[in-house]
Amino acid sequence: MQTLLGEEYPDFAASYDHPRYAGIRINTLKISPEAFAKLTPFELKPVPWCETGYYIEEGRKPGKHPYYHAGLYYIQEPSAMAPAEALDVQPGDRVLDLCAAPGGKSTQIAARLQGQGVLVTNDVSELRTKALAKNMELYGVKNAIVLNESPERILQAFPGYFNKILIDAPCSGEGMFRKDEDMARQWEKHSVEVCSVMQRDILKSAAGMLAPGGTIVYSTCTFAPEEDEAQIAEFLTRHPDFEVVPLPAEWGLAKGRPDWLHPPYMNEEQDVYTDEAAAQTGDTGRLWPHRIKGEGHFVAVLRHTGQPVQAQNADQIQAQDQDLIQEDSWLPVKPVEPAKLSNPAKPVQSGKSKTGKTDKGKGRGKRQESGAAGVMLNQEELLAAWRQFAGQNLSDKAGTAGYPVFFGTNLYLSPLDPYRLNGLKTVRPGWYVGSAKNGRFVPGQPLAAALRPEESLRSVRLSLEDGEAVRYLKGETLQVSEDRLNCLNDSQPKGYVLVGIGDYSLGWAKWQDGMLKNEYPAGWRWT
Ligand SMILES: C[S@@+](CC[C@H](N)C(=O)[O-])C[C@H]1O[C@@H](n2cnc3c(N)ncnc32)[C@H](O)[C@@H]1O
Repeated sequence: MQTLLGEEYPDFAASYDHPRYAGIRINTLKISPEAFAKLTPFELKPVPWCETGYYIEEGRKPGKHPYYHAGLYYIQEPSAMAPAEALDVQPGDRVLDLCAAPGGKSTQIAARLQGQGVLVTNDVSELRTKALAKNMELYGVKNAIVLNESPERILQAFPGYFNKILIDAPCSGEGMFRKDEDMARQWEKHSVEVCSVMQRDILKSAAGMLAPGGTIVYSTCTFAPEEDEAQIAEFLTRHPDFEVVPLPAEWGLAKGRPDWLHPPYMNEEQDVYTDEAAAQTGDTGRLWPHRIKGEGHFVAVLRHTGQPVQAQNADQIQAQDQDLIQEDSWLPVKPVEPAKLSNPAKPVQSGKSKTGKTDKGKGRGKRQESGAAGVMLNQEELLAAWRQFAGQNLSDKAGTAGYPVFFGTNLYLSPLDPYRLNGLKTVRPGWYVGSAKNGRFVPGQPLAAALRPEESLRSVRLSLEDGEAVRYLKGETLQVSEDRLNCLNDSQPKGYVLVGIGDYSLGWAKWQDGMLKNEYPAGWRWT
C-alpha cells in the first residue's frame, strides 16, 4: 500500500485507528426514507452515493430492533452501497446479481425494481445461498429467483437475457481489514492471484448474459490493481463493444488508477490489454477509507455499446417468455412430488385466480387414493387451494401475479416462466406463498413478509412501546380483543391475521376468541 499510495500512505494507515462506519439502508419495498425518518430509533446521516443509505451511530445494534425484523432496513457497510447504486436499476429491468450472498446488494436491487421486472440472484456457495434466500424473504421481495450455480451454467440458460448485471466479485478483501480483522490475518499473497482468475472467468460469463446496450457493474472490496483496474482493462481489450461509464461526480469518489497497471505497482508487466483499454480505467471509482466515510471498494460501470434494450414491464417480460416456449421443450423445474393429504381436504371450491377469474371446481376429483399414505394432492389442487386461500384471506389489492411453480408440497409464484430454470440448482424459483399441510393450504412466512395490511382481509397492528411486537417475534401467543382487528370486506374475525408493527408486516397469526395464535416460524424468531 505504501508503494501504491506514496504521500497519501500515512493518512491511509491512520484511518485504521478510527472506528468503522455503521450504516443502514432503508428498504423501500416496505417504507420510504421520509416515513422512516419519522419513526427511526437511530440518528441518521445520509450516505452521499445512496439515496436510501444512512450512517448511524456505532454500537447501536440495529439488528436488535423489531423494525429490523419487519424488514424496514438492511444493515450495510456504507461503501458497499455504491455498486448497486451504480447499476442504476429501474422498475422493469431484468437484473442478474451473480455473486450475491448474503444479499446486501440484491435487496438493494430488489428495492429499486419495486416488484417490476426480474431479479435472478446467485451465489456459488450452497451455505451462503441460504442466507441470501432468507434475506430476499425478510425484505419482502416477490420477483426474485435464487440460484446456487456457477456463472457458466447460468450462461447456458440465459444467453443475452439481462440488461443489468452486478458482479460483486470474490476478492482478496483488503478493503475489509478494519471491519473484520480476521480478513487481514487470512490474507496471503496468492489470494490476489487466485481471485484474479475467478474474476476473469466471472466477467467472461457475464458478458455472454448481457443483452445489447446493457450494463455490467463490477465491484470488489480490495485495493489490489490486479483485481481492479487490471480486470477491467483486460475485459475491455477482449470486449471492444464495451466502454467504461464514469461514476456520478457528486458521489465524491476517487478515480481509478491506470498508472498502477505497471511495475512496481503490479507484479509484472501485463500484455493482455491495450493502452486505450488501460486508459479507460481512469473512469472507474475507488472508495478509500482515508478519503470517504466507509471502507475500501472499487466500482466499474461497463456499458455495452449496442442498441439499448427498453425496460419492460412484467406483462411484456411474461409475454416474451411465452413466445420463447417450445411446446416440445417444456419440462417442469423439478418433478413434482404430490403433497400428502393425511386429512383429506374438503373439495376445493372456487377462488380467485391471478387474472381475477374464478376456477370453480378446478382440481376436484383429481386426487388419487394412495393406500395408508392417504390422499395425494396434485399440482392443480394445490393451485386451487392457494386460490381459495387468497379468495378467503387476501383483499383485491394483493398483487399475487406470477407463474406457479411447485416444489414438492410448496407453491411459489415466479416472475419467469420456469422452463428457463431447467437443470439449474434453484434455491427459490420465486415468491414462496405457501404449502399443503394436512389437507389445507398453509400460507408461508415470505407471503406475509411481502404483504401490506390493506392486502390482507384481517390484520392487526401490534405496539412497539409495551413490548407486544417483541413478544410476537419471540413466538408467544397474545391476547388481542376483536375490536383491535382490522377486518376488511365484512370478513369474520376468526382466521389468518397479518400481524404488523404499525403498517409493517411481521408474519401470520390465527385469531380466535380473543387469542392470537402465533404462526411466526421458529427459524425466524427473536432470540
Ligand atoms: C463479496 S461477496 C458478495 C457479497 C454480496 N454481494 C452482498 O452484497 O451481500 C462475494 C461472493 O461471491 C461468491 N462467489 C465466489 N466465487 C463465485 C463464483 N465463481 N460464482 C459466483 N459466486 C461466487 C462467494 O461465495 C461470496 O458470497
